[in-house]
Amino acid sequence: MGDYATFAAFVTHDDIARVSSQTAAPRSNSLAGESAAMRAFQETREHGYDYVCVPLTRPAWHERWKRMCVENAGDVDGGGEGDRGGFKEEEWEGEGEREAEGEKEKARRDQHAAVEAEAEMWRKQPHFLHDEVTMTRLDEAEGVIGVVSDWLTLDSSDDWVRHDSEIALHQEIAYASYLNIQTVVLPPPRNREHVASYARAVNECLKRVSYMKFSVQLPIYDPAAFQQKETPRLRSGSTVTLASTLSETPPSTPRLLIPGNDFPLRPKKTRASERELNATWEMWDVIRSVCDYSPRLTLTLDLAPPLPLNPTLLGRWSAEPVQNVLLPTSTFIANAKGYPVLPKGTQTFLKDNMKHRPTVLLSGTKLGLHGKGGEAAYAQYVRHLEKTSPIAQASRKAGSVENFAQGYQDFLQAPLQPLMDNLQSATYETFEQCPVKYINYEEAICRALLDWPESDRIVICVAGAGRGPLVARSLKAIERSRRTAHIIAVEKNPNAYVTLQDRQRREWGASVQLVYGDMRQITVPEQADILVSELLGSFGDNELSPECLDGAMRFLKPDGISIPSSYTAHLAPLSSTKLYNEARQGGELKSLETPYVVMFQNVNVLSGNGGGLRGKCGPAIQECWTFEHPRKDATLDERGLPPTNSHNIRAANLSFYIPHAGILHGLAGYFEAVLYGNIGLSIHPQRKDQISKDMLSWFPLFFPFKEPLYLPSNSELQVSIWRLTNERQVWYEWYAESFLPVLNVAPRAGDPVLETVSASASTASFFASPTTHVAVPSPLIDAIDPASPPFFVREDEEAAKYGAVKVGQSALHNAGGRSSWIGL
Ligand SMILES: C[S@@+](CC[C@H](N)C(=O)[O-])C[C@H]1O[C@@H](n2cnc3c(N)ncnc32)[C@H](O)[C@@H]1O
Repeated sequence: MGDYATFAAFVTHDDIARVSSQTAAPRSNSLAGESAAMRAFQETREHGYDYVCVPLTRPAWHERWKRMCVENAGDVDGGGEGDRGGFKEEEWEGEGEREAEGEKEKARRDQHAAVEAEAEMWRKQPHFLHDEVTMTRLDEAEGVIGVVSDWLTLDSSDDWVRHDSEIALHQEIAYASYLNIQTVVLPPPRNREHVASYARAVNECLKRVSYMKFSVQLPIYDPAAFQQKETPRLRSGSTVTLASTLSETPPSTPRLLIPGNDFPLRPKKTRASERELNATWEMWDVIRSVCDYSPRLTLTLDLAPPLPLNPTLLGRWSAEPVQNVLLPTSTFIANAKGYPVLPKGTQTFLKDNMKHRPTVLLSGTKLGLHGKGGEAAYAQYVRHLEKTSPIAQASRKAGSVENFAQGYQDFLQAPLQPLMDNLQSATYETFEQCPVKYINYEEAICRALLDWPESDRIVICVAGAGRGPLVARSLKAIERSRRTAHIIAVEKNPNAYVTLQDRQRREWGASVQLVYGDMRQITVPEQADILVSELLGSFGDNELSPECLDGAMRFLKPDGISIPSSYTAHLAPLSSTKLYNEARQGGELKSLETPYVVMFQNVNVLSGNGGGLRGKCGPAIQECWTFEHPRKDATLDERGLPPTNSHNIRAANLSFYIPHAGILHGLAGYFEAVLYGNIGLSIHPQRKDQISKDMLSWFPLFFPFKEPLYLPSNSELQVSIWRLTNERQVWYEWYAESFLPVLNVAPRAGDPVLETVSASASTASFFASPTTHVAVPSPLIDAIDPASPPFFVREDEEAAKYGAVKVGQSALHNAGGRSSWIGL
């Protein structure tokens, strides 16, 4: 359990200078002894910080770079068009003056050439001078998070600035690597148009330094950042290194603090549009995609902008690799007593993101912006948020899933195959730790017994008894219901069967009869009134409960009760960088076409409730299919078994509404089972707490996608999933397509016929009818949108204004069960 957050504080050049001036001895240059930087870092660590965050370079480097790469850039003639074609009439001057001008011009040209030569030398062999870097020694850099110069503009619209920024970036990274720095924070991308160039440069860094982690600083949203055309850093006299800005003004994203910069410390608006909120995330998506989802590429989320309270909009960051959160003290507000606290939206977001185990980067703690609490108050307050975060509270609670499953979060496990394999005793023991499942089973059996007509001999058959917990619960239910009943326990695992024999001798006696063998083949001494089984997987049917119970139904009287009586598989589209990276780790197709059992943590369900713009989508989490027992439509052979497994194939075609842009990395699979009456089991995220709160037995299933699929805001996702079978195996195949609703354009008179009968036009003209809202079946409409039933009532005229264009699709996954299947 322990702490979720680690802490780092920014140390500025001013901090180092202050420490240096306090000590007379100029030891900072010596290789032995403590330097001023080390003492400044040590002083910070003594306030309880795990790391210090330090700018790699000093203002002198920025000055040199500007002189070489910006101020000397441009036309060597130093002027506009007019200078090039000789002198104009009105510029005629005397001979002497002309000569003096010529001298000046020559000197200027020589100076330009000299600086250009210096710049070319630097481009050829980039290197720092001593006073241009913050740290010079290996021991200074221990426990340091390096901050790359904020003024580097890797996505500048100016080709040369971009080019020279990239050289300077590699120079800084090479130097950080020389000092063995493990993590560097990169300046935020600022220009959507050229973000691919930024991404390419970062990818190059990842290739060049194979151990280092690169963390892209990014505001959650920043409307103003996208209005900025070119960087104000080019103005002379602006000093924009992180350290200098931190020492002068309340620190925030360094970009927001550039003196003379046009954009404000905080955006004025407190509400941002969907487009604005998407913008920074979209840039991140470009960067990590170009960098091929490198696990060494992470995010430093800048929480300076005021955050909206809408959690669904911010949920997307849950699916991203947030390594650091940046909290400038200027983000804090004072509470009634004058202590620093965070605004509500930021509090909620930070608490939710404790699950990432972030490093909280605090800047400006020494500035004394808040009346009370001093320097330590900020970290203390964040610790308080950590303790009251949902993840910390849940993991402290004994018996909660989070407490039980420490260390299993986002860990991909192959689902069990209890039919093909014989489970180990330790695996049964883990199952048996979940009280909720067994309590609900006991309750269901008890109610079924009470509902069963009085008889002096009721037979309960436990099919797949394992080590016997459901036998024990059946005995308790018999006792509670005061019925007379006898139990038959069937098990095919020869090893677990020994445990059953042991328990029968020691605990159960003659009230329990044991039968060894596969329920699909054996016979039992007598038919049962109640058949109890637990052969369920995370997706309901994925451990072949339907196939096993087909065999066991022979043991059940025609009017007998099956517990469970049904189970339903559910699906939702999921985004998770972590899970995607885990699934493709092996580098084989197989691993990206296998469903996994996972306790989800850093994930985001992309779908929303509501029908979407066209009113055609279902809820956020949707039902795929259901299996019922006993089967109502059974065709059986002379042995009482189904002749084929065809009746157990299933298919679902689901339409999800995607309110906010996101990346689809896979599908989340859940199940819900009806045991008896209204007693059930559920891992459906929105229903589990009402049905089987704190049940530990099942984590959800994750169906990965081979390639991430971008889903725009307000789009629709159609997911197709199949349960398929042959004589030996059962497997799933899955596939997805995405559509973007577009406003229909009403056909104009005289438009060519082919255009006017397009699906959208015909839909529009039909729904525009003022007299009826019932659609006539149209092969065209149905062909375009297979999710629509041929007849439906459209209540929302708004929705009818939309058609849809296809924007993407996935591959068909696990075709023919080539990568994953469950053996019969
Ligand atoms: C998920 S475990 C449940 C065990 C136990 N009932 C419990 O709830 O802890 C399923 C059990 O069913 C057994 N099983 C699976 N398929 C079977 C089959 N076709 N015939 C007999 N037993 C089977 C497995 O060996 C395993 O012991």
